[in-house]
Amino acid sequence: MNHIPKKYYIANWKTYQSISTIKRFIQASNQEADWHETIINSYIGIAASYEHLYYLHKKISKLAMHLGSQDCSAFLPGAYTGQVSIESLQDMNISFCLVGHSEVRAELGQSDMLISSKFKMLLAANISPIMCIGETLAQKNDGMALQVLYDQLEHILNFLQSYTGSTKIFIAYEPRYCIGTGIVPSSDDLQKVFCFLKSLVQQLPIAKNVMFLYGGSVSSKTVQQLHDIKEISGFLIGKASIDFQELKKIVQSDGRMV
Ligand SMILES: O=C(CO)COP(=O)(O)O
Repeated sequence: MNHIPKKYYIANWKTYQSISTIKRFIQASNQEADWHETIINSYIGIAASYEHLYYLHKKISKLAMHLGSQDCSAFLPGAYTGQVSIESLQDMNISFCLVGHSEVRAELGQSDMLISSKFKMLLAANISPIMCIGETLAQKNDGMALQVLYDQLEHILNFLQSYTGSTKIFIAYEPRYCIGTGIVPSSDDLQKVFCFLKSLVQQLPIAKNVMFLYGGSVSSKTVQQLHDIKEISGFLIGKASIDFQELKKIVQSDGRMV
């Protein structure tokens, strides 16, 4: 039997959406009679802003999509003003949560240590963490890309040496210079990075539950070349994912999967 691997398409809506644009997205999806056919063998997730999770969690199963968060608190519920605890995210039935997105690292100054705490707490709650890593252009040009990626992963790799749970784990490689720029790395660069990442996880007890995603300027125009990298199990899609038709084209782009 021909086993077709599942492909993951995770929409990171950042703060692009409002309730009215989300309603338009849902209306557009309702008008697509072939949507359910399109997504056979695909997992479609939406990483929404906190304030939209409650609205979306009531709609998401009809959309045949999964719901996730863009971040979470590293604290248990308590006196933590402005934080959103994993427990409250569980009330929204989220399936996954981004951690360490480069925008969060850059704008909120989150450390690798803090990010790894969130990662562990998500696993304890059976929510799939999507661990985002990526180098800057200067780091790439200095030949430091793989070292930077390793440093960002080190805490969680140490933790995963003794983790035996069955929750799926995602590592999303998002080079900083590719986010929102229309640039995607060359196939050679991607091959090098994903082979390196795979080599880091292959000795872990849960290696088979670790999926690799690529993010950074994924669109219906760029996605075709990305399908050729066999280590990539799916995509983390920013701006292009807020338009339902564009998201659909991206999902349909991998003719082998539908
Ligand atoms: O940051 C990203 C996904 O997490 C990528 O954003 P863009 O797809 O808009 O480049």
